[in-house]
Amino acid sequence: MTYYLLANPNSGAGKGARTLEILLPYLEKNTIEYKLFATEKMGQEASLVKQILDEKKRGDRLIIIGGDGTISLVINELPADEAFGYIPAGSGNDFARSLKLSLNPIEAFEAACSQNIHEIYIMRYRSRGLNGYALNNIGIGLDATIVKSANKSKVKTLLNKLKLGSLSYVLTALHVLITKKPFSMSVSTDQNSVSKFDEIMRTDNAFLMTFTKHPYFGGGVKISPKASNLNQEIHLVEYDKHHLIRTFSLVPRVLKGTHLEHPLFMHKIKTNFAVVLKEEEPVQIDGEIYHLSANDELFISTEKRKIIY
Ligand SMILES: Nc1ncnc2c1ncn2[C@@H]1O[C@H](COP(=O)(O)OP(=O)(O)OP(=O)(O)O)[C@@H](O)[C@H]1O
Repeated sequence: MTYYLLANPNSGAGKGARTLEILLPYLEKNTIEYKLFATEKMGQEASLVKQILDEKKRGDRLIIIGGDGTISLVINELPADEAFGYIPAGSGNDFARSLKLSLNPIEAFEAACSQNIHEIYIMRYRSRGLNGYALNNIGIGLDATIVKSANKSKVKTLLNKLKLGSLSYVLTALHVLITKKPFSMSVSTDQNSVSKFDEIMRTDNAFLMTFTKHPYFGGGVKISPKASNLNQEIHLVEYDKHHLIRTFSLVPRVLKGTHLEHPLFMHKIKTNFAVVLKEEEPVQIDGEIYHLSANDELFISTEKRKIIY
């Protein structure tokens, strides 16, 4: 058996490269056959997946090495029945946390070599402008704007160099919390899967709106503590824009994972959703930034995938 390693050396500010520095000598020492396909720049995942699928024989195994963004981009290119292993090497590692995968490269590799194939559910999303799969969350509004602003912040580059990446994130989050404007949206669901969608939420004051397939977002925050990728349910957590002091007073509850008991948080659990916005908003899909245009209805449902651990 050959292990096809698809790795992002840049993930987790170099954790991907450090993972390879640990894993490759281990594979050599144990004469384990492998082929390494490492991305050299952003956006190479799709072409590397294609090369691997062209070359890989039955019985060979694909192992993805990287953060949440890497595994998400790779999943988008894989056929549904292609089982894969995963060695987490990101900064947030929310997907790995959701399945309690080991963050130790050798332990994660050994788990990925096992015969334990697990079925998980991921989100399928489609609209006129967006189409793909998400393993973690689809966020519209606050979280998407924070990710977008953090990515383009000049301060981030400087603070990252000083190994203060988290501080840059907190500063950006604070700035967005203060300045972000609310947006108008409506959400519906097809209760009986008969293509008849009923409206379940509408507001002109939406601030945070996150669809999630497991508890975590933003590197370990439990946005919906009871969500699980082992069932079909998608959790929607919504919070309207309120006075800043009120919003700040709820932050400790969010960090403790008890916020959903508070009446200002809307929480819906369904197997499908459709969402429409009045105006364009940034959308974060597993930490990558896209945009959802006004009136472009976004449908979200689930599909099964196979992961080995
Ligand atoms: N060699 C590379 N150099 C720079 N960027 C890369 C490279 N390879 C992939 N990318 C980009 O990195 C992003 C994915 O990074 P990833 O999310 O895995 O790491 P992370 O952000 O550190 O982890 P996490 O999301 O768990 O916090 C994608 O946008 C991808 O296209």
